[in-house]
Parts: sequence; structure tokens; C-alpha cells
Amino acid sequence: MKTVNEVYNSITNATLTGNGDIQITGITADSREVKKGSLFICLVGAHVNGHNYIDKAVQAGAAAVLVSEDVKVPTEVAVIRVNDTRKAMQECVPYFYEYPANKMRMIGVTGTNGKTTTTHIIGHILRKQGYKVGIIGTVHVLIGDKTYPIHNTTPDVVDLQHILAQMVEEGVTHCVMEVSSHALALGRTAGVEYDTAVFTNLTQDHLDFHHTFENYLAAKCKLFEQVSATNQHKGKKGAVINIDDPYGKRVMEKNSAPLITYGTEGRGSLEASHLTITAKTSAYDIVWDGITYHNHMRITGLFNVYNTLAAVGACLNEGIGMDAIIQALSDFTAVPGRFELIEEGQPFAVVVDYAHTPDGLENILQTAKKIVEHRILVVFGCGGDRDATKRPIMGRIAAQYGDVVFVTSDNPRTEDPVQIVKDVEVGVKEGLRDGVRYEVIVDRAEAIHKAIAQAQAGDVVIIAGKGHEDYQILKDKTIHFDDREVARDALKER
Ligand SMILES: CC(=O)N[C@H]1[C@@H](OP(=O)(O)OP(=O)(O)OC[C@H]2O[C@@H](n3ccc(=O)[nH]c3=O)[C@H](O)[C@@H]2O)O[C@H](CO)[C@@H](O)[C@@H]1O[C@H](C)C(=O)N[C@@H](C)C(=O)N[C@H](CCC(=O)O)C(=O)O
Ligand SMILES: Nc1ncnc2c1ncn2[C@@H]1O[C@H](COP(=O)(O)OP(=O)(O)OP(=O)(O)O)[C@@H](O)[C@H]1O
Ligand SMILES: N[C@H](CCC[C@H](N)C(=O)O)C(=O)O
Ligand SMILES: [Mg+2]
Repeated sequence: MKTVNEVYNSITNATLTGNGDIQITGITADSREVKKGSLFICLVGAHVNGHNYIDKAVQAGAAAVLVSEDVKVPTEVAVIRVNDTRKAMQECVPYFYEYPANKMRMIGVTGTNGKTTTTHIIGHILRKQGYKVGIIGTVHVLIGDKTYPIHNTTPDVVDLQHILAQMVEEGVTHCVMEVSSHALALGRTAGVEYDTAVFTNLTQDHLDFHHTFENYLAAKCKLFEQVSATNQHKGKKGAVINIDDPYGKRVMEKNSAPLITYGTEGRGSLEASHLTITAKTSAYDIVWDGITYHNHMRITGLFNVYNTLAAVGACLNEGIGMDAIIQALSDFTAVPGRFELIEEGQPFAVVVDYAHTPDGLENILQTAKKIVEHRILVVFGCGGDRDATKRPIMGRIAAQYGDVVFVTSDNPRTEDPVQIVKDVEVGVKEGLRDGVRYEVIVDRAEAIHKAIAQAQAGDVVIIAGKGHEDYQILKDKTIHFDDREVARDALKER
């Protein structure tokens, strides 16, 4: 615990009114989470202004508030006033939690696709070395063996620092986290200095938020500017960059930390060669320090070859020997909702996958093409309140690779689902090959049922976009929805 005075002193250009000796028991930027003794930070958000919830926070027991506007509070509540509460939060929250990121090895993974998969592979390898590992990312927060739900891929400063502090308390030695471009642009990782920074790839997504591709790239580069900085609390630093990605070089320009590059096209200090990819496995050779190692894995897809290379690079930077890394990789199985096979004894493959970007969808369909004996049936949609320009592109890709395409809904959020599928359909029509059929079925469960009902022996049914998600976000409510459950039900009905 810290006093109001201590927290106030950690912020530059602030003024304090009220009693600075009060103890602060916790910090939150959400009035609904205020407890007795909390410091409530008022953030001006994209939807509402946190200052409007100050009365609720005071009623719930807030001891102090951090504000940038005039507010009325009882005299016993201390008020820290600043120009920018977000900036002040970035200073005082890591201070309040005593900079937990400085007490663990911090491994950050950024890139459009592959962050979740790569962090899970790195976590698996580290655990096999006996380390206590923490993971933060899209699927959940994992501390040792316990999992906790999460709302963002990279949580905002308060939640992130709180999670990191809990990790330190529970003896975590290595924290592996996804670092989204939103997080880098919004300063959510303030107070975190990474030891190992990984770049997976950069393709189109999130242009609704970044507006231009250059801005998107610049956000990703921040992780590498940051890993290149020095901090007396930190040990060996390093960057791991995909050199086959067209943007790998641009990211490298921003990096001055020791570098490992990886690739499959005859490039990279970690280079995979002699690739074999089957329906359920992948394998390749890799040369390190003049020795050739053979890597055989129980996950498929060229994109997973890249994810494992990224993980190998990160673990080498963490000081783990190549023999131990290869050994650990051999029994890594899967990440929930990433190329997850649904098996009910049917004579065709059903795959639930989280591909929700043009590149992700193309990769998964290319993988399906390699393993399919008959036709590819693809069920997918695009999220509402997200980059709308990716909709026709994904439609075109589905029609280029699929033999039967079902365009459906994927978290329409505040948008009209009918309009979203129409946007996707424009691209489907453009990409349609001879003999390819497509249907627009707004109801996702119906689309999945129909695809599975029509599947024949040797087909591959790809259900893309939601992966591990167990919900569908509609305009006025969020309902339980799990592609895997629906697919199982549909298989049982056949
Ligand atoms: C655009 C964006 O990033 N929004 C984030 C932002 O929400 P916001 O600005 O809308 O907040 P708001 O609802 O206006 O509220 C403003 C303030 O009032 C407070 N409030 C609000 C209501 C109330 O009753 N009491 C109260 O105190 C809120 O806690 C907040 O502090 O702050 C919230 C709390 O930290 C985030 O959860 C939320 O992420 C939303 C859910 C989101 O969808 N973000 C996506 C775009 C995102 O960040 N994605 C990335 C990348 C994913 C990937 O590709 O991997 C991610 O890292 O997740
Ligand atoms: N290295 C990769 N390159 C391209 N596509 C990939 C790669 N790895 C995974 N994918 C595809 O992208 C989907 C999402 O993968 P993953 O969840 O690992 O990415 P992510 O970067 O964490 O995504 P998010 O931005 O939602 O957090 C997978 O289901 C797969 O279809
Ligand atoms: N992290 C991604 C996840 C998208 C998943 C997809 N199911 C959707 O809702 O669009 C995002 O927030 O854009
Ligand atoms: Mg992720």
C-alpha cells in the first residue's frame, strides 16, 4: 500500500487537494470496481467520460480521485489534478505496484497474426525448463496453472500492472505477453520494459484504429525501440524478427538490441529448411551454431513453422539451449481455437480456427488446400466495429480457395449484421472461380449446420474467425456461442 502523497509524488505536474496521508488500498479506472480506499482514475474514453462516474466511485468508498476536470467531492476524498489522466496513470500505476515487470523476465510478442500461438509455444518451452510462467493474451491470463479471464489482448495500464504484480507475488519468473498495436499506440505497456521482443508479421488489420498502414507499423516498432533502451534493472536483451515478412527490415531499423532473425526462404540467422507439412504435423531442419537440428511438431501449417521459429528465437535469447528447445517443441500440441480439429468420427475434417484477418484466412485456407482430398467448405464472417476494408478482401480470399463458401456473422457488435455480410459478399463475387458456390446465411449456427450437413468424405470444413471465443457480441447483448459446440451438435445430427 502507498499513501496519496506517495502516489501524488510519482506524477509530474500534478496538484493535490485534501489529505495526502490516507492509505490507498488499490487503483482502478472503473467505478464499478472501486473498493474502500481505492484511487479512482477518471479517464476520458472513446464512449464515456470517467469523470461522470465520480459520485459512484465515492459512494463505493474511493479515498482519492485522479482527475483532469473540475469535480465536486466530499472533503475527505483527496483530489489529484493533472492535465492528462492517462499520462499520469502511466506514471503512478507502475509505481504503486512497485514496477513488477522489473522483477521478471518479460517477453513481448507483437505482429498482426501469430501472437497468441507464439506466446503459448514460448510458455510451453519455458515451463518445460522448470520456470514458473505467466502468459497474458487473447485467450486468457495464465499464472502457473491457473487461468483468469481477460477483456483485451493487452490490458490497459491498471489491469496490466495488477496482473504483473500478482505474477510476481506468485513467484512467476518469466512473463510472456502479447503486445497489441492498440496497446503500443495507447501506452498500455507503460512501466514495462521487455527483455525479449518478437515480431511475427505485419498484414492488414485495425485500419479503423490506426487509419494508415504506416501508423500501424510505427505502433508495432515501438516495442523494438523500447527493447533497445537500457534499464539498470534489466539483464540480457534481444529482438527476434521475421525476416521473410516484407516489414521485417523496417522493424529491424528501429532495433539496436542483439538480433535473431528467422525465416524459411534461405534467410535468417534461424532458418528452417526441408519443410514437411501434413494434416496434423509439421517438421523442418534448423541450423544453429553449425549444428543441424530436426524439429518435428504436432501442429500443422506453414504459419506455425514461423510461430515455432519465433518461439525458438525467443527462448534462445532467454538462454535456453537448442537441444532443450527442440525437445520441448516435440510435445507442444495446440492453442484452443487455433486449427482445432473437431472429431466425432466423421469421414471429413472440421477445423475451428481464429483466422480473422485477410492474411490469417489465406494461410488457413492454403493449409487446408495442402491436406484436402476433396473440397474445401468455408464458413466465416467479419467483426462489426472493426476495420471494414478487410471485409471484401476476406470475401475474395474465401472464394479463391473455397469450393463452397458460407458468409455469416462474427460479432456484429453495434453494426447491422446484414450490412456486414453484404460488404463481404462484394469480395466473394469478385473472387468466385468456376464451379464455386456461395451462400449468405446471417445466422452463424445455421451456417455451420448447413456446411456440416453438406460435407462429404474427404472434405475439409473450415469454420473461421472465432476460434476459442464462446460468445457472439450483438447490438444489445452478448450471447453464449461456441463454434466448437455448434460444430459438434451439427456432426451428431448427421
Ligand atoms: C478502443 C479501445 O481500445 N477501447 C478500450 C477502452 O474503452 P473506452 O475508451 O471505450 O472506455 P469507455 O467505455 O469510454 O470508458 C471510459 C472510462 O470510464 C470508465 N467507466 C465506464 C463506465 C462506468 O460505469 N464506470 C466507469 O468508470 C471506464 O472504466 C473507462 O476508464 O478502455 C477499455 C478499458 O481498458 C478497454 O477494454 C477498451 O477496449 C475495447 C473493449 C476494445 O474492443 N478494444 C479493442 C479495439 C482492442 O484494444 N484490441 C486490441 C487488439 C486485439 C488484437 O488484434 O489482438 C487489444 O489489445 O485487445
Ligand atoms: N504466423 C502466422 N502468420 C499468419 N497467420 C497466422 C500465423 N499464426 C496464426 N495465424 C492465423 O491467424 C489466426 C490467429 O492466430 P493467433 O491467435 O496466434 O494470432 P494473434 O496475433 O494472437 O491474433 P489477435 O490479433 O487476435 O490477438 C490463427 O487461427 C491462424 O489462422
Ligand atoms: N483481436 C481481434 C479479434 C477479432 C476476432 C473476431 N471474432 C472479431 O470479433 O472481429 C479484434 O478485436 O479485432
Ligand atoms: Mg492474440
